[in-house]
Amino acid sequence: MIANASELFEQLEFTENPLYERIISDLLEKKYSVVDDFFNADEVDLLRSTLLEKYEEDNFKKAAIGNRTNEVIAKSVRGDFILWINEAEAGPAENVYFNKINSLVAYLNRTCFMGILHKEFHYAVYPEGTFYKKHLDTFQNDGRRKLSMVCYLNNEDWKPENGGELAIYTQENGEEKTINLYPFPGRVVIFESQELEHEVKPVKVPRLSITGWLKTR
Ligand SMILES: O=C(O)CCC(=O)C(=O)O
Ligand SMILES: [Fe+2]
Repeated sequence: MIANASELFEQLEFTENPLYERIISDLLEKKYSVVDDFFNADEVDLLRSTLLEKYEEDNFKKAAIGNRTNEVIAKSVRGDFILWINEAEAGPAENVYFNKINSLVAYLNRTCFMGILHKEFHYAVYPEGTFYKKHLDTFQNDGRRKLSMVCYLNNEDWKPENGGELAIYTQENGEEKTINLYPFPGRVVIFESQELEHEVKPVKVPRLSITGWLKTR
């Protein structure tokens, strides 16, 4: 079948994207990448107010561990509340979100043959005093999870005394290393789901985010 004109142009006109190239080289080099201002202040505002609206409507569930048939709510492991996002029912905020994610996914598939065919994302709220103990994102028995992505949605700049760091445990030259990342608004952290253990340190003020996974078939 002959592709329509816009598809054809898309295939011919490939422009290198410096940000995506940086993410790719970070992932190859250290298995994670941190992008500040992946979403700008207006986009964060829109996403945060949408999250809060849904949170106030009481749509969120206590997050569980395990997969859907093997779900346990373990408060000693994680204390966040989540709401899965259905892309087919995306509103204006989720459209902003998925437009950016889909553009990154298309680039990864095109330049690195990553074969990302599925995505799953949820909003998350960590109320005061909650955390998520050290884990690997594939303990949900889902080997298709390739990349984990977290995007932070708090409104003011996050202060160190708020806690809630994402701690990533990694190896550098054979030595254990912990990378502590504060959940600054608009920041996105991407890492290899099957490779890097990580945890969310206890939070002192509510911590808002979208977490998701890019999956192979
Ligand atoms: O919110 C974060 O920084 C990480 C969340 C996480 O590890 C998860 O939901 O699996
Ligand atoms: Fe995780």
